[in-house]
Amino acid sequence: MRTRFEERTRSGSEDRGAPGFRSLLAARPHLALTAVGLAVEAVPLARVAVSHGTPTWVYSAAAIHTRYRAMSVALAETGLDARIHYALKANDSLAVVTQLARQGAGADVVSDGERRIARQAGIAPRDIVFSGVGKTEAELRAALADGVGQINVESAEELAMLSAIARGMGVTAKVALRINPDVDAGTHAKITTGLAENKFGIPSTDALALYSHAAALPGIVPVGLAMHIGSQITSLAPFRSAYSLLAALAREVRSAGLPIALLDIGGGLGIPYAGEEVPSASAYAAMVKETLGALGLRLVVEPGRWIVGPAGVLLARVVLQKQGEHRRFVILDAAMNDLIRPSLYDAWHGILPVTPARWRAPLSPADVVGPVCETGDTFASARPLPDLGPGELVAILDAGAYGAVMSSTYNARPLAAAVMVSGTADAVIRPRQSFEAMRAGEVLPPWLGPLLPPPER
Ligand SMILES: Cc1ncc(COP(=O)(O)O)c(C=O)c1O
Ligand SMILES: N[C@@H](CCCC[NH3+])C(=O)O
Repeated sequence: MRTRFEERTRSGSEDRGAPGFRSLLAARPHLALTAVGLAVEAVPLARVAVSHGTPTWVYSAAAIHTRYRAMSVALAETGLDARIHYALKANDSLAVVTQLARQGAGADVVSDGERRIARQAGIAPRDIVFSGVGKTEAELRAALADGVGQINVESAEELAMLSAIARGMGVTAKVALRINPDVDAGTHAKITTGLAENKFGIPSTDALALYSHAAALPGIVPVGLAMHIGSQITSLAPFRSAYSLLAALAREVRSAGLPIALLDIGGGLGIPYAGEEVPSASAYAAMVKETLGALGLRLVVEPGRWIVGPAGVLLARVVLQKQGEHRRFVILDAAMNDLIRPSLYDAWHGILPVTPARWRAPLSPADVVGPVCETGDTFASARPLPDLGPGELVAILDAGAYGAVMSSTYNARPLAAAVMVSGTADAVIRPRQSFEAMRAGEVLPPWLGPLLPPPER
């Protein structure tokens, strides 16, 4: 059975219901079609391609700024004491995280690497939440040594491990217990996290006993409860069920005379990749207030995709257009190793031609693919597109979240460059990886001896 996420985002054999170029553009205020083609803010993508090559991630600083602000204003207007802890997993670029830190964001991190990036970006340890179902002892030690403000514990086993580490270090860990509410988030099966069968969190029926156990453990101070039910959630209903349960559990904790200061309500709010109706930040905030406001607790909110997803495009060049026996293939220089979402989740991403003339040309179905040796290396199937010959540029939309962070060097393809745009300015925030950097650290085992000089041609 297909989930609602798949029904809405799957490209299918004939991509008829796809929004047109103009409606995709209209919904993305940081993009514009100018006389010299598609632009991110006031920087033409053709110029980015000439200066920095392709494939390249291009992020709009204004879009990130506006979206962060929209979410924080929506929360503030409800009168809730809520703080955004940006989920670095969505996009851990130093430039992106630093911009958000300067806007006042805290961080949600899931590894020691992400914690270090948050720290480099100027986020104070007290403003960092450390989540994750399998934090290692070394990661927990490093977080405690740094003074991380909240550690979300996901099992009784992890609680015992953390208590032993903290006690040994002579410090106290501030802990939120992550509850698995067993709620169907209505999203893709691979990114739902709040079902009882998923690996995340502890069952709600164990919450009170474990909370009270935590309060008695050395080295642990329980400060609250946490939930995160999944990602790309496009309806408020699953959040409402989960947060209602969270409110009931918080009341139980209070009634038992245990201290509770905060609720971490996770991230997960979806974005309209294909013109779907999604709740606004204000509607989300109003629902949070309705379900949790009466408790008067501090709230931690962990959005990732909502803040940065729409703010980025993957700029790619057409290598060639190939007429197959049954289908037209537009083969790009970007591939599944760059943006894996379509291959992994059948995710639908808008694809816009960069050249203005192509916006007026007749459309016919094309499969947009990369050069990687896998049939799954497909960005779109039967997508209505104009003729796109060698050298044409296209922008793959909404690639700001779970794009560059999920890239690999599969097929020995170096990581793409990343550029940030602000108004008329553009700056490289990650240079294209060189062959040498991609292979750095590769050595032979001693029994193969030294690398021989390459044979004569
Ligand atoms: C614990 C936690 N918080 C926050 C997020 C961010 O999710 P999203 O990007 O959907 O807002 C995730 C990823 O789904 C997560 O696992
Ligand atoms: N990687 C997923 C989101 C996972 C969220 C992680 N908790 C995506 O691209 O949609």
